[in-house]
Amino acid sequence: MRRLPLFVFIALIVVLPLLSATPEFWITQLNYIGLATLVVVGLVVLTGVAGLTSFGQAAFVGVGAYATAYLTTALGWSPWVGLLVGLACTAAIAFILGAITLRLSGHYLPLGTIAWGLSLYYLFGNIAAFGKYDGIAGIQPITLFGYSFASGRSIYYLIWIAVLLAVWATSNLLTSRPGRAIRALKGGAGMAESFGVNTAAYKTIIFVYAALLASVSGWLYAHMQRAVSPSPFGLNYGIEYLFMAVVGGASNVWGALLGSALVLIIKDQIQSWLPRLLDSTANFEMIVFGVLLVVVLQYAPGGLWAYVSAPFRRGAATRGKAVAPPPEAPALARRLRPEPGQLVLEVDAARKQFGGLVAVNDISFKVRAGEIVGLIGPNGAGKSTTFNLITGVLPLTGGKVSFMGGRIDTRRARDIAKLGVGRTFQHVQLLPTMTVLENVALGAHLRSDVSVLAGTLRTDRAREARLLHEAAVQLQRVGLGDYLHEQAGNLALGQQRIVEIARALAADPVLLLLDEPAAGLRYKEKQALGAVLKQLRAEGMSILLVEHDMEFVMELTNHLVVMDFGTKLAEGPPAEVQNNPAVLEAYLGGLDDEEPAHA
Ligand SMILES: Nc1ncnc2c1ncn2[C@@H]1O[C@H](COP(=O)(O)OP(=O)(O)OP(=O)(O)O)[C@@H](O)[C@H]1O
Repeated sequence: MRRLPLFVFIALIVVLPLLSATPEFWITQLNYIGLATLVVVGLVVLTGVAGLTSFGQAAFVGVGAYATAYLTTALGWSPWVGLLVGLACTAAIAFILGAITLRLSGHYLPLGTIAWGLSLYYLFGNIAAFGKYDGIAGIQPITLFGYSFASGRSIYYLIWIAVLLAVWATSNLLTSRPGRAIRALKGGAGMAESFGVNTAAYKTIIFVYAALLASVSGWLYAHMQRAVSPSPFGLNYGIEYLFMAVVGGASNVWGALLGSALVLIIKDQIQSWLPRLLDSTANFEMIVFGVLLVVVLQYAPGGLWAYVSAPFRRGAATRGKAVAPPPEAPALARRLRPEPGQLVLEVDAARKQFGGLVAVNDISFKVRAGEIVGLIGPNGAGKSTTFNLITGVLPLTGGKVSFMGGRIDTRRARDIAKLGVGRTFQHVQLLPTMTVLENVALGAHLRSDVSVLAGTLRTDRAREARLLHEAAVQLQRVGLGDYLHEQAGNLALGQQRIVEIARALAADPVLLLLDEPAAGLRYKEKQALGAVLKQLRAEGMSILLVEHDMEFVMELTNHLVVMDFGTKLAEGPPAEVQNNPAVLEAYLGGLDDEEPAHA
């Protein structure tokens, strides 16, 4: 949200309860909207941004609520201790549940969240100390320095301070180094890991983060209602929170507020108007509500926040803020480079079998510092598989791969990236809704150490500025300096390939693996790309290049390795290889005896 609308919104939130004309009902409604927003902000990170669908958030609200309810009623402890214990219990439970369920993929993950959502609900209802299904009553209000937050109008401020803090912290997180890694989770673990992102750790962190926000909501709820019972923490509420996230716009924190407000207000209005319209007290409201939801999902699948925020975004673009490059910042530290000619990569009898298919058949070759090696061959020859063996995406069936003298074939993709191996992908793997600059900054993930806490508290700004500056420098280097703030998905395919090269360069690699970088480029763009690669080689970079454009390959490479059906056909300088009869046979299906070889 831009500054002015944000200030107006905060001013409204502050002033509303102070006006005696504000009906009590509005305050109650706003309290519930605030409580739901806290939960839904967590879901925005978890589901909207990272793509991990959870139906079980209501159960974490329950953990926060029951912890404080029990401690304050049975043991007479302060609600503030109840909050801390509730958060600790939630973190522990979420960590354990996350460790079990986050390994699941596809539709098994949402099913897993339903399973533990139900389990916790029944647990609350069956513990005698928690009053079974009757719950716990007589919870004391929250007090601070003698001030009691007993009335709806007073706890309102606590709730909305919590909401604004959650929105602020989450917005900070999502625009930081760890935030980019979290956003990359949706693009598939393989891409993120190849830039050093520990995807399993980030999944667990955001799972716990979302659960903690739900727990705070539960704490506030328990002290607002002064009673808890299992029903508000059941699966139907878990589903409702997810609806709120989707209706508002699951990828934006302000969408959480919009979605919560819309769902709660519409539900309430339907409940009060429908019986009058239909002249019946039968429970039709859920049907009408369901139909409305389907309509929203049909016509605004990205949520309604995009429509609400569109005028502000246009305003920012016309003021020029959205096109300025990031400010200058000290350059990031660079790794030591090998001497020209030093052995960088050694692939030694690498083998990969997929069942009975030998995709890579005992392939050996070397890449030295300051050299561009071309890996060529017809479709299905095994080039991309060889790339995946080198970068740790696929395990070898046999042979070994060494980088800078050490074996890397037993290492994970993110550890190989850390050593200085950068790559692009045959099928472009950018995050389309992130800007070009942010996509490239993700490449520099390992060159900074900003933690989730630092990102959330916004103490990372100096380090973030260095990352963004580095990303901008790399984009200018590859000729995309005019597209820094463009959404990556809006670029032409050829340009997206160049963005991938800039992203790989942002990692400060020693070895660059480029998978068909010239595919989809126009002649002039190819020439510009060739110039960039030559410049990189002159700076001592080693490049392994898979490419089908033979003119591009012949012009650029020092050495060629030719594959066919997984086997190495030939190897040597380009001029030599292009006259090799076996290579011509593989590419052209054989030559006429009369035809000169150079044809
Ligand atoms: N995960 C996989 N499971 C089974 N077979 C695979 C897998 N990945 C690749 N293959 C097979 O391995 C062979 C080599 O594929 P690869 O993608 O490495 O070839 P390529 O030389 O990169 O081809 P192209 O130029 O078309 O990209 C192909 O027959 C392909 O079908």
